[in-house]
Amino acid sequence: MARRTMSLLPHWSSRVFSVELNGTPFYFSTQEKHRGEEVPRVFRGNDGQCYSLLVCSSDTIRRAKFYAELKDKLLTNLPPECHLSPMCSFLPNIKDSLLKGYFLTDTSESSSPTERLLRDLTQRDPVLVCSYLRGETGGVWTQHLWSDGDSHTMQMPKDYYVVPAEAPEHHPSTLNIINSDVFYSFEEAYQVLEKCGDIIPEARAVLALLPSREEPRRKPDFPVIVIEGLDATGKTTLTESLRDALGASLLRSPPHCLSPMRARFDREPPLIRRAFYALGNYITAEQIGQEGMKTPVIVDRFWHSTAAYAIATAVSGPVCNLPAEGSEVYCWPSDLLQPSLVVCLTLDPEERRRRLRDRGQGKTEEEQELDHNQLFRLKVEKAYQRISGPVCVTVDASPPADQVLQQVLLLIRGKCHL
Ligand SMILES: Nc1ncnc2c1ncn2[C@@H]1O[C@H](COP(=O)(O)OP(=O)(O)OP(=O)(O)O)[C@@H](O)[C@H]1O
Ligand SMILES: Nc1ccn([C@@H]2O[C@H](COP(=O)(O)O)[C@@H](O)[C@H]2O)c(=O)n1
Repeated sequence: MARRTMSLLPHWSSRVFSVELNGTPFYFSTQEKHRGEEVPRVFRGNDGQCYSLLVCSSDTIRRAKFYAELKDKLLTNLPPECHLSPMCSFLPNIKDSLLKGYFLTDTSESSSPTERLLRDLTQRDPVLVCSYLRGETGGVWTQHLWSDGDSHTMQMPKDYYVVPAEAPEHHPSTLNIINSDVFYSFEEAYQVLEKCGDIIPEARAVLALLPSREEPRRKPDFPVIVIEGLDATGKTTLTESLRDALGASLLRSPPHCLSPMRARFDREPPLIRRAFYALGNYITAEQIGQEGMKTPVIVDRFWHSTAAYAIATAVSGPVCNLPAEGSEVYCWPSDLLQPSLVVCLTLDPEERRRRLRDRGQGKTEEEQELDHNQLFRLKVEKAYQRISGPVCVTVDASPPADQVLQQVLLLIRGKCHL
């Protein structure tokens, strides 16, 4: 812990902290010398004791696992007078600098039980704790970074004063997307599952199914058409009709061979879950390579789904927080087969809900989120549009199924010379 703390110290005063209250972020930073400015709202009119907890470990798997567990741990063990808000700390616009955690206010009579719990956490777990003290004149707050589990004998060289900070140009939740939420090569995703082998037996099973990377892949002789879109936009209906109409092979990502492991990875934190789906695309690509030598290939979901859902989940807040068009976050992995055409089905939200209701199937957590969270849906669609690489054409999927089929067949014949 001490080493972890020390490695952060050189950058400590450059770090910005963001606390989310009712979905709105408040930014503050710390300075060695107080400038006498008004403190951010999180510190105003609040008589409770405040703490920040930031998950911090150079072991990315441990960090991801612990962050996922931390909220439950806190909610189970903290006194009921404690309130948790999501928070993070980052170096403005610096990639990979994001630390995620929680801001805690404790209004209970005695802060001892909370401090005992936090002290235990700093001793056992990869977490940095800061406490905040109000100055005697009221408006001024100082931040104290705890040293190894001891809240009272802090080894910080100086007091750090809390001062308001400007919102950064790039939303903090975008800083760690690369290789935490989206993987841009086989190797990067592979390494994540390889490190999980000891704690997740299914990771080994996935690794055993992966294609070898030694031989260079030949481009398929026949066109490869990927059908994308949110759930219930009609991908299954359309892909099956296209298969029949074109005498094509129909594949999907994740491929069928990963079905037995999928539920397990859906329960894992984003780092591990997204690496699983990323690797699924490489298995599907291998299958495309084989089938595409014999017939046209239709693929139900591929890289667009992996990247767009991951980006939309990682980026909190409104659509404008997404990385701008042209960002490297939307790049196609250089080692992944590019389809000849991607067709992205869109549907009016009301019609999509009607189709979901009519289908009456159980929904995954993420699908329920899509249903309830219009913002998330908009972010997935926007990310879909921004992904670069193969030609991607958006098609309105609200007409009857046979009309959608005819429209997509026209597109395919025009773009793929079939
Ligand atoms: N063009 C259409 N008009 C009306 N209903 C449609 C149309 N296309 C599909 N449906 C119906 O909408 C429902 C969802 O379609 P489908 O299962 O093909 O979507 P999907 O995109 O594959 O969904 P998911 O990604 O969740 O598997 C089904 O009940 C299907 O019969
Ligand atoms: N290539 C893919 C395919 C899917 N996902 C993730 O799965 C969910 C949607 O899949 P459905 O089978 O329910 O349509 C969605 O949560 C995606 O995150 C993916 O990442 N990559």
